[in-house]
Amino acid sequence: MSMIAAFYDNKSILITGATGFLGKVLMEKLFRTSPDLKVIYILVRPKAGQTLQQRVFQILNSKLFEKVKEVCPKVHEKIKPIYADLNQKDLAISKEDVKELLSSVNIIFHCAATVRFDDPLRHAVQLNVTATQQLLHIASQMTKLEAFIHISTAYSNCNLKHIDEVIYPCSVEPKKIIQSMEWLDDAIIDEITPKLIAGRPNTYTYTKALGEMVVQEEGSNLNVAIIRPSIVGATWQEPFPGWVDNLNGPSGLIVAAGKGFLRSIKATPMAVADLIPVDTVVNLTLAVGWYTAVHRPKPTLIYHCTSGTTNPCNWGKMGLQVLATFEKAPFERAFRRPNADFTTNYFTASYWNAVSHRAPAIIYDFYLRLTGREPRMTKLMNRLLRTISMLEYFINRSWEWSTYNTEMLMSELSPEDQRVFNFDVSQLNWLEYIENYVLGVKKYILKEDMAGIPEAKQHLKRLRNIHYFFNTALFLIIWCLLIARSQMARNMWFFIVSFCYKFLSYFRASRTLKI
Ligand SMILES: CCCCCCCCCCCCCCCCCCCCCC(=O)SCCNC(=O)CCNC(=O)[C@H](O)C(C)(C)COP(=O)(O)OP(=O)(O)OC[C@H]1O[C@@H](n2cnc3c(N)ncnc32)[C@H](O)[C@@H]1OP(=O)(O)O
Ligand SMILES: NC(=O)C1=CN([C@@H]2O[C@H](COP(=O)(O)OP(=O)(O)OC[C@H]3O[C@@H](n4cnc5c(N)ncnc54)[C@H](OP(=O)(O)O)[C@@H]3O)[C@@H](O)[C@H]2O)C=CC1
Repeated sequence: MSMIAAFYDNKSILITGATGFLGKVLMEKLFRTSPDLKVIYILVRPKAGQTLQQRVFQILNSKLFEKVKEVCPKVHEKIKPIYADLNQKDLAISKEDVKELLSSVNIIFHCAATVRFDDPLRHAVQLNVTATQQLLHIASQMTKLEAFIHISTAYSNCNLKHIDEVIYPCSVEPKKIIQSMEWLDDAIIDEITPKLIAGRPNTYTYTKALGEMVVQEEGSNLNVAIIRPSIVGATWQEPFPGWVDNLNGPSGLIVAAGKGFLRSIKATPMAVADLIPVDTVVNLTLAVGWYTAVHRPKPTLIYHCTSGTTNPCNWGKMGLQVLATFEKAPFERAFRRPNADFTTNYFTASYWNAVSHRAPAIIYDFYLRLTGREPRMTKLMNRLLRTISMLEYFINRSWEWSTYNTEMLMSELSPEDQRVFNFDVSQLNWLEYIENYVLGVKKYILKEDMAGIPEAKQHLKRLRNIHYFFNTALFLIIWCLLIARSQMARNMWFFIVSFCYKFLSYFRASRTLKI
């Protein structure tokens, strides 16, 4: 019997960010392994014209939850959506709902965040710092609370090369940052942002670091723990391999590469690709919830959930395996044939951007205009290149994260818990994982049917022929222009033609002799 699974039986659990990538997998695993849990409260906001109930219904009816429905048929009754908006004061939770949460919640998993790299500091502080502070304030009044688990990121201190499982203080205290956001205007905030984030590439990593400080300071009277995952990717094993449903991290780039939009990237092939499967993060999170509630470790423990120390993979290897999977199962209606050129040189990268990305987009838009359609490729390409420029920081560096606490926790688990809540990535086979990841992107993000693979392969063949035809035509045009203008080019051309002629004559003569 799993001790961790039994621990969550009969518990009331509060999850923020349950509609996100990590939150959904966390809920799924909880329901599947502890179907006798009492209730899961989730803080949700209405979105894209959907009410809270509709959002929950959509999640529960997705493929991710198929197994849950078998194990826990009453799952609909055990999930309670609570209206909340982390952008608003006191999270906009109604008084009645707060009252219910205060009297019943046993465990909190705080996953909600803005993960955008381009968020203005004010918004990122509101979501990742102020909302965390307000949630801690509510948590501190909960009478039955046993543990508060905060999800941060391994990159909260990406300004350092070696990162230990400790909190590194930021130069300005979070409280002061929160206060200053109340009276500073946007223009001034934009001006001071680069100075505040000092050494970090974006407001996301900075505000996640501030969020950790808030958890440490304001959660001192609670049982808190912080989990720092690296780049969270598709599921490795559970509930099935390759599940992914958003475009963050590598997923968006896999789409862009598979569809032939992205063919080269400024990335260091030998840099560690510190991916971590989402189900591994969830297993660690649930184990940490149990350990924090039962053992109440002091001081606050931080757990790194990374792969680079135990089982490193690099971007070069990942790129090759992604391409190999495209060969087996290409994405449908690709714009160009997939390719993955990794370059570390700024000038080579700019050259390939112009030749492989911008030029084809301009030509395609020209074709769209000629055929009376609205041009869109240049706009899409600009957006993609902007996205790439924001990810470049992470694919040209390697970090080392110590994992003492994570290893300690593993040693505390029973053999059964080590199996059910496995977070040992040394067992992960990267080639298999990446292949399943790419197939998952095809199936669950692009919603492409595997039956369409032969047609997709045919399409790629057509693209290859167009590519050869286009290159030959381009070469001939340039060459003819050169011949018209340069004596040297003309001489070279005559030399090559006469050389080919002589070679063919020799070849023909030797064949005649043989006969
Ligand atoms: C040569 C090729 C090689 C190929 C081989 C390929 C594999 C090998 C290489 C792999 C290298 C992996 C590197 C990962 C590094 C991650 C490091 C993370 C470290 C920290 C980890 C964390 O701790 S934290 C979580 C990470 N946090 C994010 O990862 C958010 C980032 N991201 C944004 O911060 C915003 O994304 C940003 C960018 C502002 C744009 O913002 P933006 O406004 O321009 O665009 P949006 O994202 O809003 O998307 C607007 C609309 O475009 C749609 N769309 C978006 N991408 C699309 C796409 N690729 N194809 C089709 N459609 C797409 C989308 O569905 C929207 O559609 P709609 O408008 O209809 O809703
Ligand atoms: N994905 C990754 O690679 C990594 C993620 N992390 C961390 O893991 C956690 C979860 O990330 P992930 O699941 O990938 O992110 P997602 O963007 O998929 O999910 C974010 C969640 O936060 C919710 N949220 C955002 N804004 C608000 C708001 N104003 N009010 C209420 N809810 C809100 C979203 O709700 P809604 O659906 O309504 O938008 C969603 O449920 C985050 O803390 C992130 O920092 C850490 C390392 C890597």
